[in-house]
Amino acid sequence: MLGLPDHIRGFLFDLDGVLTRTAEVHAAAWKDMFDGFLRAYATRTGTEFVPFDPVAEYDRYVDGRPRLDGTRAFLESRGIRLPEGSPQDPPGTETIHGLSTAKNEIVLRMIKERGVDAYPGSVTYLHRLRRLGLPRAVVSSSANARDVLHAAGIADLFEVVVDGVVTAEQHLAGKPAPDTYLAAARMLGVPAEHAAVFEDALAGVASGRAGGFGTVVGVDRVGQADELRAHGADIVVKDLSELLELPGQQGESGGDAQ
Ligand SMILES: O=P(O)(O)OC[C@H]1O[C@@H](O)[C@H](O)[C@@H](O)[C@@H]1O
Repeated sequence: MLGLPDHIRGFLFDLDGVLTRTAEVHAAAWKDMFDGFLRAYATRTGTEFVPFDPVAEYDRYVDGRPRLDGTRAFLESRGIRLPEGSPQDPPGTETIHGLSTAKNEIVLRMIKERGVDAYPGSVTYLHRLRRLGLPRAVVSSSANARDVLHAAGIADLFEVVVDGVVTAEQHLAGKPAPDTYLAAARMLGVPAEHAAVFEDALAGVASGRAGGFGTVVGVDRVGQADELRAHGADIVVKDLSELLELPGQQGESGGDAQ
């Protein structure tokens, strides 16, 4: 079915980096926030300022995880412990919440300035699925996922959205735990073994693997195919359009309905 094994009949998509060109915006916002904090921390403690690496450290500690978990995981990797604080902490307060809120203000400003682009290959793939009547969900750690879906003009292509807001409301464990993907599969009425997970983040493919999903598709936008496979991807593509180019797809497609 559309480049995937025949038993797949439910489709679960991560958002940032899979459907929209927003993973790089998140990475830039994280760098802006962490570098501001790390510079001040280095001055105060008389230690060397080592900037946040928006590729290696972003992929390893931040990408795909809920916001607070990303802040915690990166600081822990640098041996820095901060108090949790609370959602009321002003942006930039040296707490997990305060730094996370600062990052959110930066990413929202960047998204507003730059706008949001959907990947054309992903949009074509979604239209094909919709035409075939196959159920589709977005599973994102981002609390801004609904706004991003609307800004990209693709919100109406999904029956189910499990985002950072739903994750918090339903007390679900965030990626790399499988809970958010399993919740979305349940809402679509598709057993995990008959569902495919599409992910660009290492934490995300790990989540698909842990959930026992039928297929985990790694979407490699940044040249980390081997890491995606090592963390749980069954197949890796650079773009979803590759799945439509596989032999045997023409008969199903009937052209691009966009
Ligand atoms: O801070 P938000 O918008 O709630 O998003 C949380 C995370 O959402 C994920 O989709 C992104 O890959 C991460 O970069 C981001 O940090």
